[in-house]
Amino acid sequence: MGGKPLHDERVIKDERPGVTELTAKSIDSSTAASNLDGVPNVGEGDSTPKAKATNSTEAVPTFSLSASNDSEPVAPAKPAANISTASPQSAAMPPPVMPRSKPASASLMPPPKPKAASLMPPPSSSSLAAPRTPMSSASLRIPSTGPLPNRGPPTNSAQRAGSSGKGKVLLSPGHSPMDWAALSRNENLSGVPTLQRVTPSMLKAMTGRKGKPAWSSYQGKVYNITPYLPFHPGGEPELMKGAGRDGAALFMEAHPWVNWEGMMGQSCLVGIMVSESEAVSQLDEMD
Ligand code: HEM
Repeated sequence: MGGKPLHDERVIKDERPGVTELTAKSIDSSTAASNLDGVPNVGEGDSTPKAKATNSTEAVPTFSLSASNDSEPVAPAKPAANISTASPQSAAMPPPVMPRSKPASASLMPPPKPKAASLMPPPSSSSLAAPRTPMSSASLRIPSTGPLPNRGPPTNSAQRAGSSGKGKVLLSPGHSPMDWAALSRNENLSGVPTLQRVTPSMLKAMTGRKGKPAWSSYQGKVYNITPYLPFHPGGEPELMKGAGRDGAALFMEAHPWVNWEGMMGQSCLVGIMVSESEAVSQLDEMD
């Protein structure tokens, strides 16, 4: 029984530096059948094993431990699998790895380092540190991707609007797009009780000045843009450029992706554009 623990200790020590050489040494140093048992299994059996066949049978469990370490099939599967996986990956990794080109390469780097460190039992923690070192290089990308400083200047929409005259502005509290959506959902903001037939002369008079509302036409429909002025992300002056006229060109130039009809919808719809002659004929019909 005492021989078994000795074998186990030797095997453990041997595994770390090199499994095969250490096992061979343990076999030589061991005095009894246990060595003989290991020998026939590893290599070839001699005549001596016959006399100690009984011992060999007892030694089988001890041998199974050493064999398990070598074969890696049962208990040691986890550490062995880690080592085995690391080695093939690392071998495959080096050629494809482009350190500067892609961050993925950095992530691939960690596995190869664990190989060298794999010999050290503590290296499991060191292996974690190894991947982190390449991470530091990858971290350089984070600042680049973190365009917060770059985006910071743009977010100062007020500054842009002041400098270029175009850009988003800081909307006053209660005038966010969500607030506008809530306000325009159900209320009639057109300023007229019913849909109107609007002539070009009528539209031209609705400039938003002198107490008159600001109307703007878009694709044959006329909208009261006055209620939307404090909600306009581009600022009131920009929106006012479309007052008293067809705002389609200005609108499409500023933001063709915005859905005018969806935002102004039914709430701000004043009516439809008609020619002066049509308006006159209608008046005649009314008479
Ligand atoms: C009629 C003349 C108009 C002009 C000249 C104008 C101009 C502008 C400008 C310069 C911006 C800032 C764009 C940016 O920061 O990239 C803007 C944003 C915006 N405008 Fe207008 N606008 C007009 C009419 C309208 C109308 C009628 C609506 C609503 C139906 C509208 C809805 C918006 C929205 C939603 C944004 C934010 C766009 C975004 O965040 O991408 N605008 N506008």
